Amino acid sequence: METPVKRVPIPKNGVDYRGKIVLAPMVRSGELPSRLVALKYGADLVWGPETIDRSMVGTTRKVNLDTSTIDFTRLPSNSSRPQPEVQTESLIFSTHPVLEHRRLIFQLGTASPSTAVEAAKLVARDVAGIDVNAGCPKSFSTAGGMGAALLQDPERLRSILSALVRDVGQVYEIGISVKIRLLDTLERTASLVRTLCTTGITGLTIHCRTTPMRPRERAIRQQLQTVSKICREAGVACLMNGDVGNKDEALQLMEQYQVDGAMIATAAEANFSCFRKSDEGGLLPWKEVVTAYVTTALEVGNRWGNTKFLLSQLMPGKSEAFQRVVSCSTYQEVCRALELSHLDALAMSVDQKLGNGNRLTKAMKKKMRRGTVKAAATGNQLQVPNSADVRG
Ligand SMILES: Cc1cc2nc3c(=O)[nH]c(=O)nc-3n(C[C@H](O)[C@H](O)[C@H](O)COP(=O)(O)O)c2cc1C
Repeated sequence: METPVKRVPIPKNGVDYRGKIVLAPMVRSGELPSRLVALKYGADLVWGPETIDRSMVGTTRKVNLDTSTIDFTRLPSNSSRPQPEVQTESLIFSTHPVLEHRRLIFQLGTASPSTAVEAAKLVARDVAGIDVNAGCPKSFSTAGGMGAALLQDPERLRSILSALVRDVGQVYEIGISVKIRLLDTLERTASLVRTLCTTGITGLTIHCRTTPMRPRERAIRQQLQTVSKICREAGVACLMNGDVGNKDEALQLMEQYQVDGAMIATAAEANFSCFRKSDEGGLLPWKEVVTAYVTTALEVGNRWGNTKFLLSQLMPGKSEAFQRVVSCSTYQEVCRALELSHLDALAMSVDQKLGNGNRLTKAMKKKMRRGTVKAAATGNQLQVPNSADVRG
């Protein structure tokens, strides 16, 4: 029998998660240009990367007229180490108010209701929703009581969500949601979901893996229908996540498991055009996606290190073009390597503004340590051995 449809009212400035296929929150891979390209290819909503509440508190909101973005920046926090005389501000979060309007969900890493509220209030006017990360298994998150640690402390998670609903969701009329993982039994997952659905949230994403599961292990979907049914009875939209490869598959899985929406991470990180349905042309060749990505990254003045990391995700490691890109240390060099001469002038001005030079990105350093990319004899130039697939 069909579960009766009840709906938590959608806040005036929020969004209805039903029927949506969305870009997952991804640290590094979900920065502004990634989100804009995902939207361009048809993502209905985009989640920002997890931002820790304490790093958000103390930021200043600035309108950046060069890039038409709203930037939240701060000076590095006080540390016992001596600080340089001239300190540069760090960019903590950035949004494009026109292109992301009513389609951006800001994800918080938090373990405290009051700090979560303080951080969320800073961005509340610029986003359509605030999501709480209750699934990150990494020790930097769980050690502070955040991420997956919240799954073991439902009372704390409940109080965080209730505080956000009352002090942010209702005040700014935006949605509050949560992203969780499966617990080890259906009973425990169901009990947690029931508790969370009493807080006034409008959406819940279930990542269909348990906390100890590695990303390469197949997602398990046996608990999905129960979770979705509990959400539906409470009027909360339920999004599924885990091994959803593209929009066609998302639509089929939503039907099969009776969930309201689907969230895509790894497949999007590899090719943002996974949000195109097959009758819209489906997946595009990497060159087209990379061109769109570089263009967008330049338009919003994205940090070079982040752009270079994304290129290593979006390009096939064996391609000749990637081997040329690996040795680039500026946008101008990348435009040359990818034969994007129409972007030369823009690349030059962005390089100048960002002070891009001959630096190694963290991703390249990691690959060097793994031995898949070897440093050439001269300076920071990198060479990829011909046979190596640097995507691992
Ligand atoms: C590079 C990367 C960064 C991620 N960062 C976050 C994050 O900031 N917050 C979060 O809730 N999940 C994060 N995740 C988990 C994804 O949102 C998603 O739950 C997971 O990858 C499963 O989806 P998939 O099977 O489509 O990859 C990240 C995943 C990847 C691959």
